[in-house]
Amino acid sequence: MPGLNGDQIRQRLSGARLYLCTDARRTRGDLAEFADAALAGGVDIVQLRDKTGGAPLEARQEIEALEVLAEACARHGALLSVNDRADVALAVGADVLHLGQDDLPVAVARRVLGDDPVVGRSTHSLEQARAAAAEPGVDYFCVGPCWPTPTKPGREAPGLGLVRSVADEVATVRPWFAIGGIDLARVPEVLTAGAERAVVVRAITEAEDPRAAAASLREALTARRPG
Ligand SMILES: Cc1ncc(COP(=O)(O)OP(=O)(O)O)c(N)n1
Ligand SMILES: Cc1nc(C(=O)O)sc1CCOP(=O)(O)O
Ligand SMILES: [Mg+2]
Repeated sequence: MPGLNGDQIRQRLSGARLYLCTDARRTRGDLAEFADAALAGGVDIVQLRDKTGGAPLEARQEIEALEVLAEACARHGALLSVNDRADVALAVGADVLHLGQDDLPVAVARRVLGDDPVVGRSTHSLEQARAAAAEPGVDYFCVGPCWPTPTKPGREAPGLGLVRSVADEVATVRPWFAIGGIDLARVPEVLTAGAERAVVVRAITEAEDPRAAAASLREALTARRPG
């Protein structure tokens, strides 16, 4: 099946509310089944991010897991995201490449990828968010961690104060997502702080029923902003 073009990817990104980062589920069940459940619940973007304990994924395992996720995303009309690696994103025809502050410069990633895939940036301060909102080649950015999280050990949390500042002070037409420690109970606070989109890991990967967890998060994110 041919992939989406840049306009189609950007259109889907702009409607996206719920972004999931998942490991390859090497030690806990079937990745395709998990991805189908999360996507059926309403996840818009799925990223493979396998950094939790043990040996890192080998290249072959990473590609295999991404191929599983690519098929699941195609079945559900969702976007496939690759973390950190422009070469891997190109190899699997990903829709999205996500880059942190210490990863590849965006201009270098664009040389590898061309214009079509969207590129996202992590930000942890107002200054970084302003830069991401203005940097050529960046399509969206993430703001966090909103709460300290074991999924990103050692990363100090700027908290919801940063989300409030970004919502109030960063002039951007680029979509942006709150990230870090977000679960269903915390979504109302995230919305009140001014975000409209969220990235989650454990709230879905550790849920007993990933479909129900994703559906509840999606519903909460699209509910009217509290207050
Ligand atoms: C969607 C999304 N947002 C943030 C991150 C974190 O990126 P980074 O700071 O580069 O940390 P690692 O995930 O690479 O450990 C992300 N991966 N995805
Ligand atoms: C991968 C990642 N990046 C962050 C950032 O702030 O850039 S926070 C984070 C982990 C989010 O995991 P959970 O939803 O389990 O708390
Ligand atoms: Mg990274």
